[in-house]
Amino acid sequence: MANIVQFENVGLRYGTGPETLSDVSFALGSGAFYFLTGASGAGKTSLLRLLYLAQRPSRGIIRLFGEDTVMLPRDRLPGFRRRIGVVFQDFRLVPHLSAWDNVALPLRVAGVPEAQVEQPVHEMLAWVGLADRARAKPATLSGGEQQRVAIARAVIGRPEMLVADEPTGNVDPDMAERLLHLFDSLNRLGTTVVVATHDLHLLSRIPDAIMMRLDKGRLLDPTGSLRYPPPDRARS
Ligand SMILES: Nc1ncnc2c1ncn2[C@@H]1O[C@H](COP(=O)(O)OP(=O)(O)OP(=O)(O)O)[C@@H](O)[C@H]1O
Repeated sequence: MANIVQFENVGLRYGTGPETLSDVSFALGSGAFYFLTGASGAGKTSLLRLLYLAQRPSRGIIRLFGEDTVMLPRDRLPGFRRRIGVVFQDFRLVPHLSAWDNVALPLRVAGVPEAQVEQPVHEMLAWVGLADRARAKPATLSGGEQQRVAIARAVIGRPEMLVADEPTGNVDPDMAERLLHLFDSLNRLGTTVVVATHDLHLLSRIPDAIMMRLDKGRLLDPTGSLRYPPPDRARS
């Protein structure tokens, strides 16, 4: 299994504070499913922000899709980001656009002809159970509904990698299960999936997912000692 991501001794420091992430090294295999866990403040969101290139590390090397991204010129960032679907913890829906138009956004930005936008948006909204809320603006949706729009938007372009920060934090257990099933289906089609979560119940739902655990900015192995997570457990 080829690696889609490689972190080597990555450190992240905000301003002049202590390091939020220290000596983080791991590889993500293309097509695998990863859960990132850790206590509140352990650095999960920070690590994901490095992954989807919203943040540059203070030190270390980050390779994405086979290229060193740390020195990547700014004008190449959008091309990389288009290959990654992101579900933000705070959703980040465009407030003046309807649920439909938020979900359509990645396809329109990618220049997909309008005639080919309708069907996938319709299917995606139905899949997350929001077909009847298609015309609603984000402010009129509940937190869980906004989260589902954010998920539909992140996966509609069939990204090579999906990065989701607490994607089931605002939904009931049935919907959490359904959303996880959506991630699993996407993963089985070849998308590498990284889900940060506090929800330990979710972890058992994808038995062959690989666990990554952060503790105070450092990666632990499943026994609790410091180690790289195993990169070689491809899904069959
Ligand atoms: N922009 C920032 N500026 C300064 N400090 C930050 C910034 N973002 C995060 N931090 C700090 O970095 C640490 C890790 O935060 P992060 O959000 O990555 O943790 P987390 O594991 O995702 O937490 P949670 O589960 O509560 O979302 C925290 O101490 C946080 O206060």
